[in-house]
Order: sequence, then C-alpha cells, then structure tokens
Amino acid sequence: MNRIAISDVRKTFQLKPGQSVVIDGHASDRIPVLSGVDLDIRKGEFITLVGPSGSGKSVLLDIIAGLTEPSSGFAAIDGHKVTRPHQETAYVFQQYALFPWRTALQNVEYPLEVRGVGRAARRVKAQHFLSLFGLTGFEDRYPSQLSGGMQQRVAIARALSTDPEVLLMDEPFAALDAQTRDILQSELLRIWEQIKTTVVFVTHSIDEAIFLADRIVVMTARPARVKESIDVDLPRPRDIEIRNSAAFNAYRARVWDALREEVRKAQQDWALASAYNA
Ligand SMILES: Nc1ncnc2c1ncn2[C@@H]1O[C@H](COP(=O)(O)OP(=O)(O)OP(=O)(O)O)[C@@H](O)[C@H]1O
Repeated sequence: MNRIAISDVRKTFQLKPGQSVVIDGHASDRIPVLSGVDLDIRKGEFITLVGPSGSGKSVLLDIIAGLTEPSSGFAAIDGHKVTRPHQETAYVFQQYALFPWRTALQNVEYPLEVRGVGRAARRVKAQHFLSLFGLTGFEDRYPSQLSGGMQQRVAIARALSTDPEVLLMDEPFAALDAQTRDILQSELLRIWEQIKTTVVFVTHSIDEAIFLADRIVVMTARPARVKESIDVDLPRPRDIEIRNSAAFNAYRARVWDALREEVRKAQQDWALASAYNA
C-alpha cells in the first residue's frame, strides 16, 4: 500500500522585484524548480532523495509536509491531498531547531503538549524516546549544554515522539562530524527497524543514501523530476561494515552514474548565473 503519492508535481517560484535567474541563456524573474515529479512511496519504506544542489529536494519535502503549495499536481498521504501541515507528519531539519529555553525533555514533550497529551503520559513517552537515543541522564540539559550530535538526537526523538506516519528529514546529519554522523545513521536505522515509519530522507552523501535506504530516488538538475529509482537490496539490519562490501561498492558506482550528468548540468547552470550577475 502507498503511504505517499506524488503526482506530476510542478513548482515555479516568482522571484522578488529586481531578482532574476538565467534559464536557457535568458534572464527570468520566475524560477521553475520541479517539473513533473511522480513518486509513490510504500508504507514503511525508507526513501533517500539525492540530487544536485538546488534541484528542489527541500521544496519537494516542503510540499509533502504541506508547508509549500505545488504550482500544479499534488502530494497525497494515505489518499488525502496534502493542503496544509499534517499532524501525522514530522520534519527534522539540518539545523537542530530546538527551543533553546526548553530542556531536552521539554523539547521532546512539546509536540505531545500541543496535541493535548496529559503531563504524566507525555513525560513517560518523552523519556522513552530520549532513552532510545541514549540520552537518559541528559533530560534536564538545555540545547546549549548538548553537543551537536546530542541536539540532533533530541530533535529526532521529538519528531518520533508523536508516532508520525511520515518522517521527513532534510540533511539531518550534514552539520555533524563524520564519526557522529556514522553513529547517528546506525541509531536511526536501529530505531526505524522497531517503528517502521515511512521516511523520506534528503542527503548529499551517496554512502548515507545507500546505507539507510530501501530505495534511492535520484533527482535531475533543476527543474527537477525523478531521474531514477534504485532499489537497495542489502540485508537488514545493516552494520556500518557493509560499506566495505562489493555490493555496496556497486551501488556507489550506480548512484554516481545516475548523478554525474545532473551535477554537471547544475554546475553549468550556476556558472551561467554568476556570469549573468557579473
Ligand atoms: N521561496 C523561494 N523563492 C524563490 N526561490 C526559491 C524559494 N525556495 C526555494 N527556491 C529555489 O528553489 C531551488 C531549489 O531549492 P531547494 O532548497 O529545494 O534545493 P535542494 O535540492 O534542497 O538544494 P541543496 O541540496 O543545496 O539543499 C533553489 O534554486 C532555490 O533558490
């Protein structure tokens, strides 16, 4: 069964007065970002989304989240068109986006509080999710007293505390050092294997995309559509060592093959844009 259906989604932004981009060698005050994205995502599937910088991956997540309206086409969750933010969807951003005036526990409790969950029940739930991420003992720390990796664990615990049907993650580990990133990828998989929520995860890292995914969706350069959908047939649960396997290496080559030409096109696009602006 499909949890998310994305049907012929197009998005063009109108730029502000005085702003322009170069499209096919001509200056334009409109920027077409998505040009007919079709994608069905199964219930419980872990999708990673890769594509050149500026190809509209974040815009696509925003459309699924109901934060941005498509210019045409639609995204639907469980057969219902998304028209506004949905309680069953949680979003984790690259920057931890925690409330600095709330402790770790209070941050995780926040969405439960908004949903009217009673004080005792939300405390138990928040403590449970913090413990899943190894944060027992840090409940009373404020974000400024936590490392980047710990802050992002709190942000993910907060997102999961409401048992969302859809978890959207926009480069959530990009700001972390390589070791913390590896650890958090494994932690996320361990927890996802227990809860099996549907995940759409944007990343620039090919290794991260392969390690996490059931399926990698490769986007073209802007205006983007789906270039290729690659099933990742690696056994689960996955250990970080799997990255040294021949099968993993073959996926690396395959994803890069799909991406290479798009990255080149995107770079040309930017080169043209800077030539124009100069
Ligand atoms: N509100 C907006 N108004 C105008 N243009 C926008 C707006 N939001 C996004 N864009 C443009 O849409 C394009 C796609 O942006 P988006 O952030 O989705 O790309 P991305 O693939 O996530 O990039 P990156 O990988 O670098 O994070 C960019 O060129 C961006 O400038």
